[in-house]
Amino acid sequence: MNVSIDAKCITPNMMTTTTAKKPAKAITKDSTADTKVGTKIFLIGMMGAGKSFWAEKLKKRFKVPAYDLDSLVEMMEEKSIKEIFEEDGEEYFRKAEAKMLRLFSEKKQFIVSCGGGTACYNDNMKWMNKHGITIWIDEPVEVLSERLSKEKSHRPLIKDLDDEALNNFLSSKLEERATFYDQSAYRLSGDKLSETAFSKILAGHA
Ligand SMILES: Nc1ncnc2c1ncn2[C@@H]1O[C@H](COP(=O)(O)OP(=O)(O)OP(=O)(O)O)[C@@H](O)[C@H]1O
Ligand SMILES: O=C(O)C1=C[C@@H](O)[C@@H](O)[C@H](O)C1
Ligand SMILES: [Mg+2]
Repeated sequence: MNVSIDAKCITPNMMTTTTAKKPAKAITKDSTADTKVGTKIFLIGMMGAGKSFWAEKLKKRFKVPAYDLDSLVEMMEEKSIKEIFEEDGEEYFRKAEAKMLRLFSEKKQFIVSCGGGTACYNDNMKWMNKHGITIWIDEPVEVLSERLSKEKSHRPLIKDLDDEALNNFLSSKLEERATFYDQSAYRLSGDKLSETAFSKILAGHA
């Protein structure tokens, strides 16, 4: 199946960390829910950080189309992420993900919730920084573990892990990936991770 992000079949409704030392970049302007947003946002960070969760929230608040990269890949491949990993392998998934990401060069306004690994493969971080604003949603491993222990089955990298193994996996993955996430334009964590903080960033780029 050929998927275009402009195709009618993919609507904005199809929506489907940390520790690092980088401070959130300066947020200067104030904003309201009525802020006119003319911008291109990529939400990055570990699985379970809340990229899809926040994209859905921000879509409603700012009336900006939101897209979930994992869901778009699933539609393009007509398989679940789990099936793609099992049948085609992770490398195939990473290529499909990078290809789908690049379709956003044609779009004027969007919020994309990336997959957890998107930032770390195929020069995607460089590409996203060139074509939009990257925001790292940075939740601590304890929060990720707690959330993901209930939602493992459709996440192939963690589906067979018990709670202790999940915790260890997340800690080492985060350490490995932080260098990519750290290339983001903004990082939101702790009490900076709020709708107000997102608003300020979006307003600053309106
Ligand atoms: N700030 C939050 N408050 C409450 N629940 C949250 C919050 N952020 C995320 N969640 C919940 O945690 C779970 C994981 O969040 P979500 O699916 O958005 O993560 P993700 O970053 O998109 O992960 P993935 O990389 O696997 O796609 C979901 O059930 C979501 O509703
Ligand atoms: O962290 C990861 O590598 C992944 C996160 C998910 O969003 C999916 O993209 C997939 O399960 C891989
Ligand atoms: Mg997601």
